[in-house]
Order: sequence, then C-alpha cells, then structure tokens
Amino acid sequence: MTASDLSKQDRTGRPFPVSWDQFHRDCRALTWRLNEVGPFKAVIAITRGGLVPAAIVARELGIRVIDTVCIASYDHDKQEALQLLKPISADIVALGAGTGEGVLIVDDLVDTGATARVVRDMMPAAHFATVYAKPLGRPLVDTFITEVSQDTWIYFPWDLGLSFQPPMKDGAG
Ligand SMILES: O=P(O)(O)OC[C@H]1O[C@H](OP(=O)(O)OP(=O)(O)O)[C@H](O)[C@@H]1O
Ligand code: HPA
Ligand SMILES: [Mg+2]
Repeated sequence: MTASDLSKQDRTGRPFPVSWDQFHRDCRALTWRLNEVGPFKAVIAITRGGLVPAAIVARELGIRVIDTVCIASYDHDKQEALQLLKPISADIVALGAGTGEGVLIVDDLVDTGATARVVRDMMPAAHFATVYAKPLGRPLVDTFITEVSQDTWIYFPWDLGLSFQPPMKDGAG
C-alpha cells in the first residue's frame, strides 16, 4: 500500500494523544539507544516537530552543535506538497564530509516517509532517528522508540491543551 491509497480514516482514525511526561520519557529512551550508536558531531532537527526531541536528545548526549532543516508538508492532518523552506547549513554539510557521516538527524515521527526520504537524500550517511514510526515510513528510520499503526494519528503535547471531559456515562469514550 502507498501513501496515496490511504483514506482519512486509514490515516487518522485512531487518536493517540501524548503527554509532555510521556514524550520526555520516550525521548530519553530514544537517547539510550542513540548513545550506543554515536558519537555524533552535530544534531539536525527537522522543523518544527523535530525541535523538541532534538533539544532533549542533544542535552542528554552533550551535543551543542545543532542545525535545522525546515520542511513543511502537512496542514494539520492533511498532507500537502512538501516544501523545503531552509536547507541544511553549509558548515554542517562540511562537518559531515558532504554525506552526513557522524551527523544525527532527529524528527518527532515518520509517517508516510516523504519527509524522511527528502532529508535522507541530502545526507545519505547520517543517522536518522525519530521518536515514533508508522509502518510506511519505518524502513527509512535507523532508530526509533515506538511503532504505531498507520491509521494512528499522534497528537503531540505542544498541539494539545487541557479541556473538560464529559463523564463516560454521557457517551465520552
Ligand atoms: O512521514 P511524513 O508523511 O512526511 O510525515 C512526517 C512529518 O510530518 C510532520 O511534519 P509537518 O509537515 O506537519 O510539519 P511540522 O513539523 O512543522 O508540524 C512531522 O513532524 C514529520 O516531519
Ligand atoms: O500522526 C501524526 N501526528 C502529527 N503530525 C503528523 N504528521 C504526519 N503524521 C502525523
Ligand atoms: Mg515535521
């Protein structure tokens, strides 16, 4: 199955809200694995979703050289044409010998793999890590922590707020 075969229900039918605590724990678990793969000379965050995990991973690994590659492809849960808004900086490309050797790329998740494919093409030898992975994108990721089904929609804590929940007896699930 390819990304274009998926209906909205196939892409987002199963909501999976993630709290700050859970996200922090999952980022630390990811770092445990990355610590065995490194060392890394620099971290590249795929903005915007990769900024938060990149900050946590870089803090745990003691890395202070951090760059961004700025990519937009979704309007909320609607996938649109992928836009490269800012490339990887020239000094980070040079640091990775032009291939990404010794560089760690971090994103919050891989879904269809479209974003990961574009960034991987920029730095084929870099190590690509995400916190969450869905089956279509999973082959593009070197290290991740939790796999969720393709019809799961992950709600990140920076997109959520506290709100009243109606009691279950009134039909709340
Ligand atoms: O595997 P894919 O199907 O490409 O989807 C994954 C990408 O989609 C989201 O980014 P988004 O484009 O929503 O931008 P954001 O990070 O600024 O939220 C997410 O942060 C990943 O970067
Ligand atoms: O499951 C998701 N959650 C949030 N953003 C996303 N962008 C692609 N897939 C997702
Ligand atoms: Mg993103």
